Order: sequence, then structure tokens, then C-alpha cells
Amino acid sequence: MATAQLLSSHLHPQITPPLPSKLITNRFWNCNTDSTNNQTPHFLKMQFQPNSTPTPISESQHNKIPHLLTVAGSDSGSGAGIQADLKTCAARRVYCSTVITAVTAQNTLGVQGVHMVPEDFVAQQLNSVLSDMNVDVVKTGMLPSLSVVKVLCQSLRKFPVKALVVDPVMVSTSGDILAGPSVLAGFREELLPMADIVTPNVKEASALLGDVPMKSVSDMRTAAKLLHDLGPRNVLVKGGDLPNSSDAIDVFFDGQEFYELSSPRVNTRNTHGTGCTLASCIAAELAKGSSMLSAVKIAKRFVESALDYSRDLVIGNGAQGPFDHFLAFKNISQSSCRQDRFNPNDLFLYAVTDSRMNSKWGRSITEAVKAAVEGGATIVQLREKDVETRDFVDAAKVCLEICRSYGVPLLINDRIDVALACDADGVHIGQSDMSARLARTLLGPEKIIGVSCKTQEQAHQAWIDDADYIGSGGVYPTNTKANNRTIGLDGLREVCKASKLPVVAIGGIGMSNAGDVMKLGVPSLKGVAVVSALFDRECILTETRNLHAVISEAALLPQ
Ligand SMILES: Cc1ncc(COP(=O)(O)OP(=O)(O)O)c(N)n1
Ligand SMILES: Cc1ncsc1CCOP(=O)(O)O
Ligand SMILES: [Mg+2]
Repeated sequence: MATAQLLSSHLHPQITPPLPSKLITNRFWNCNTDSTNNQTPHFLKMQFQPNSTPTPISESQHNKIPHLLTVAGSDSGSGAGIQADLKTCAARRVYCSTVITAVTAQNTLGVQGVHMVPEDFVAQQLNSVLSDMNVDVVKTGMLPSLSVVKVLCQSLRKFPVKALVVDPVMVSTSGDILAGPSVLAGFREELLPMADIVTPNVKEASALLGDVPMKSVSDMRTAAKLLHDLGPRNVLVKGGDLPNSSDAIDVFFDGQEFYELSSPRVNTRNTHGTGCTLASCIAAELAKGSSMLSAVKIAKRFVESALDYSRDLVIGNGAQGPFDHFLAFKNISQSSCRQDRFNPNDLFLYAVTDSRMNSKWGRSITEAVKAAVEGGATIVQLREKDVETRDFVDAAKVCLEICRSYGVPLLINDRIDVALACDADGVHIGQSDMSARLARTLLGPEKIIGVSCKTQEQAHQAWIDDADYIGSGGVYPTNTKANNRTIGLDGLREVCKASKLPVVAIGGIGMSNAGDVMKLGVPSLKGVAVVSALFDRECILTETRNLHAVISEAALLPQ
């Protein structure tokens, strides 16, 4: 059942110059395009292969959509259950099919009635979907009887999927019982051993373990270990209900390491459906190919943002209201938004602009960015320290269009306001800027956040604060950033070794030394970020192309 490939392939991806998910356009490979070529190009979607001719993406790759099957109960109030799972998958852009195990009459006051679907009809639904529809991941919610648990396990043995996410629903948020004691035995003996992750809250974890006391994070760690002994590959014990804590702390255990994942507690009545949403978001991200830890982190971020966004929503008169899963559509026009999650391999060749260099060579920011992406830059940062805010926003909007047409993310240095104004893909912030945690709250779960880190402690904090990557340097002395301490290759190695986030090296990197950086041989190091070696040169396109060739070759050599 567990898919080693699915879950481990993203844990420590090595530097891999081919960027399989990247779409770029194959255009003119000469210097004239820097500023003079105004022809309308014929954009041709290509799959990126460094040092080789780009190859077209096949139709089947274009048309495959990640597919989640949820096996759960219907909530007539649509806050939880099947309805929450469908909304989560729609918001996360994953196809969701449904097997309904029970129909509940439910609203914000509580559960007024439950009508169980006979187990042979649950089996029939499972057979219909699993035999035909190429399901990637199965997520379970309300399983109202032992016989439904057994039917499900039989179906999963007959139709194996890539991952199984078990949300052991037992009691609704209103306190109503949704699964009796006999189901507990089914969970313990049959379902959990098949699961890739189980996501109990403290009450459910306690019940699964025979009513052990759960009063502290330390109890949660002990419970996570004991639940892991029952067979699931990973355990997430959710501490939202734990008293006396201003933060919601969840304990994640992968069988080897414990992680305490904390997020600020959102003060709202609209928490009905958070458990279902978290589990289906984890499942959706697994279906897209995330590693388990990153799926869990994304899901926590998604729930936190949705709760924050919906804190004042008024639906129903009861104590616990539903929240709005489609927060992302409030301020992002769907047509223009980036389709991919952050891919650490995007850090491979990171082009960072500089307004003074552009003035020196007589080019606009947009001309510089266009040349860099045509030359093979895999991510771009606008680092424009001397530009008026209004001009910065206008230029960023044009750069964003250019980058989007190449499938290259565009980040803004320092200026979260500018990133929000132009709907950039994210920001890069330094140690004296606002914290990554606050930036995450302002930017939401989807945007990319990079943080500059010179030390292992800063790298750890960036991970805690929910950043996506760190930039580490200056690796070599540089004239681009005044008074910047050089950490050398040794300093970079130390930061990379400690970092749970992907790292891009920066500072004094160019043709002569980029290969040495790439050969460092630490898995978290994903690429090089470069300013002057690209932008303080006559032909940006040629320099980018040549640097790409150098780092691709170094990344392919044995370490
Ligand atoms: C990828 C990357 N890494 C580090 C930096 C430096 O950011 P910061 O420390 O905020 O310094 P300034 O760039 O703002 O001078 C970066 N910009 N990009
Ligand atoms: C922004 C920054 N942060 C650390 S070093 C540096 C400057 C990198 O510029 P260059 O690539 O020209 O050395
Ligand atoms: Mg900065």
C-alpha cells in the first residue's frame, strides 16, 4: 500500500538539472533578443532538458489530474465530511470522487440524525470508483460500522492506491458520536496497518490507545509513538483541543523523528470541518506528489489561512460554524495564477536583478528579465532598491507576464506590499525584514517565501516560520551588497547540513566558481543565485545560458 517512491522521492531531492515539471518556451537563442527583438513569438510549450533540445510534453502528461477518493459521511450543513473534502480538493485543484458511508442531518447546532448506508452499497460505490477511475490516494473520514471498515480494507487490497490517509473520525465538533467502540477495533487491527498517515485529534488518539490521558505535548509525542506501533507509516496527533496553549501544536512522527508543528490559534467560532479539511488537503497534496512532511505543512497552512480568512463569517445560529475553503479565489484571478506549487528545483539558476546594473547597461528591468528567462533562469527575483514604488509595481506586472509565459516563478525582494500589489509568486526577505511567519500570514499559503540565512539557527527559524527556501551567503566576496559578511563554502555547507528547507547559494558566484558550489554535495543545496555575473554583463542571455551549462555539468558529476 505505502508507496516508497511517492513519499520519499521528494524528501531529499538531489540537485537534478533536468526540471521535469518546468514548462519553458523555446525561443531565440541569441543576444539580439535582449532589447531589440519585438517580434511576437510562437510560444511552444516544451519540457525543459538542459544541454539538449527541449522535448514537447505529451498529451497524457497534460491531461492527468491528481485524483483523490474520499470515503466519508455526508454533512447536510456542508461544513465537514464529504462536502468539506470536495471543497478542499476543488481549492487545491485535485479531482475528488466520493464514497458515502452515512448521511447525516447536521447543522451548526449539532447532529440531528444519522442514516447509515448499507455496507454492500458502500462496497458497490468503492468498486465503481476504484475499478475505473485511476485513483491516486484514498482518504477516509466517518466509517460508521466495523463492517464498513472491513469492506473498505477488502477494496483497498483489491485495488491498491499510492497512499491511504486515515482521519479516524469518532466524535463531531459538536460532541456527537459518529463511530462506536466496535469501529475502534477495526481501525486498530485492519485499517491503521494499511495507512500511510493517521490524523487523530487528542480525543481520538486517546480513544484509539484505550483512553490514555492526553494533557500535554509530551503526552502527544508518546501517543504518536504508540499509534505508530499499530502500523501506520506516519502519525499526526492534532493538539488544537489541548488546553492552555496560545498556539495549535500538532505532533508529527514519521517513525524516526518527531516534529512539533505550531500555528497561531485563530480566534473564531468557524472551526467546523477543520479535521476533514486538514486530512483531505494532506491527501490532495500527496496525490500531487508531495512528500508526507511537506503535505502536512501545506495542509496546516491551508487550514490556518482559511480559518483566518473566515473568522467573521456568519452561517447558522449554532456554536460552531463552517469556514470558507475558497479563500484563495478572493484576491487571485484564477486565469493569471501560477499553476504549480513551489518546486525546490526551481532554485537551480536563480537570477536576481539590480537596477543600477540595468541603468549602467541602458536596459529596462523587463528587458533584463526577458533575457534571463530566455537564457534558462529557473526563478527570478526583482531586487530593485532604488526604484519608485509605483514604477516598481508597474514593471513587476510586466515581468510577471513574461515569467508566467515561461513557467518561471517571479519573486520580489523585501517588498511584501509590491508582491501583493502585482500578485507576484512570492518574496525574498532578509533577517532585518518582517518575520517569515508574518509574511506568510499576509501572503497566504500559496506564495513562495525565501529567507536569507547565514547560520544554522536562522535556517531552523525559517523552517519554523513556514518559509519555502533559504538563500545562504555571501559564499564569496561581492561588491553587489555592501558590508556583507562572507561565510565561504564551509559556512554554506554548515547551513545546508542543518536546513530542512531547500537552499540556494548566493554571493560572488559566477562562471569561475559556480561549479565548485554545485559540487558541495549536500542534498539541500539546490542551486545558485546570481546578480552581477548575469546582469553586469553585455549580453544577459549568453551569460545565463553559459552559466546554466556550467552548473548543469557540475550537478551531473559524481560528488
Ligand atoms: C536568493 C537570495 N538570497 C539572499 C538574498 C539577500 O537578501 P537580504 O539579506 O534581504 O539582502 P538584500 O538582497 O535585501 O540586500 C537575496 N536577495 N536573494
Ligand atoms: C544580495 C546578496 N545577498 C548576499 S550576497 C548578495 C549579492 C549577490 O550578488 P552577486 O551575485 O553580484 O555577488
Ligand atoms: Mg532584504
